[in-house]
Amino acid sequence: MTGRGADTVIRARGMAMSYGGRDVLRGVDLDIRRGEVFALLGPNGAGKTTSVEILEGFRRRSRGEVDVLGADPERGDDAWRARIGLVLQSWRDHRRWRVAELLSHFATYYRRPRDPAALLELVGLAEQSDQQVERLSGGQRRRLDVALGIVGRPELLFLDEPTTGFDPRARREFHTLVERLAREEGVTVLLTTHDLAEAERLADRIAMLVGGRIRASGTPAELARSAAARAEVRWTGDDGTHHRERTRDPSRLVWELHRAAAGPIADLEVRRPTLEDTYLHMVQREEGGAGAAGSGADVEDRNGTVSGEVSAA
Ligand SMILES: Nc1ncnc2c1ncn2[C@@H]1O[C@H](COP(=O)(O)OP(=O)(O)OP(=O)(O)O)[C@@H](O)[C@H]1O
Repeated sequence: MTGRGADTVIRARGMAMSYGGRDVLRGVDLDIRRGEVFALLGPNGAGKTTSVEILEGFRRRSRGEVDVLGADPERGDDAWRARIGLVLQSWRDHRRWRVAELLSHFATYYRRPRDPAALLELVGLAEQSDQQVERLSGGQRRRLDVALGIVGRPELLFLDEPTTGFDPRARREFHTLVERLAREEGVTVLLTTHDLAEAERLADRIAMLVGGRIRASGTPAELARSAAARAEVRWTGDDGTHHRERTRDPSRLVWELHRAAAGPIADLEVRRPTLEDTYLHMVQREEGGAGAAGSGADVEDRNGTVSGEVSAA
């Protein structure tokens, strides 16, 4: 494949997938660099898992060129597979195993595995090491899935909705773990998630998969700042009414408010567009219907400004 840089770990061009004549992926292009955490976002049924499975070599694509760690995943051999970490729901087949036993067993498959005890510590399962897998809670099982995915020290880790079912503390610990893997060990991570805060926190870059194509990509800040969404300025008038206005130029609006006001402006607040604003805007536009993004969609109106009284937020 031409143009592939040495530090490109995943490259896809025109990756397409049809199930029974129904196009799910319509030509996806991806470039994921070594050591970055890359999040793939998209609504239910967008094709995120399909994309991940193609890149993992579990699913045969319909069309397009794909290169993962220098090989076509459809032809990846055992040596190639050993460089990749998958977070599968492996515990399903190993219910009666004890946690440490299972991890030690999986470690024997690899040439340079992590120490199982240290790994249990790392994923917060040290206390459960003698527990049978079937007795773990949902969140603990997911941690075990992650431990099994990284026991072989993969260069590239696929995490398909890894924190589903995690409580807030487990989620935070998991985020710390992913950050450590990426920053300290240089692991490349491809993550799918519906949690935009998770994507924003973890990802160096994000791609939004909607309607079978990547519709936007960039750093979380770039996407949040993209032309799709506008800042919102809120304030309370002298007569006590609440106002909000959306604008591309919040500092000008605030300046104008100050100029017009006799004194301080009550409850003045400037809210920059968030990643969620951009995401919902994109999904709503792509799916082409009002309401597609839900009533909370905070997206730009036709004229770019929304003004009016609102109830106090
Ligand atoms: N083996 C299959 N056979 C037929 N259709 C499939 C198959 N696997 C997935 N699909 C369909 O392809 C589309 C994309 O599914 P996929 O699981 O890749 O989406 P997703 O973005 O991961 O969704 P979610 O966010 O709900 O997990 C869906 O409409 C799904 O029903």
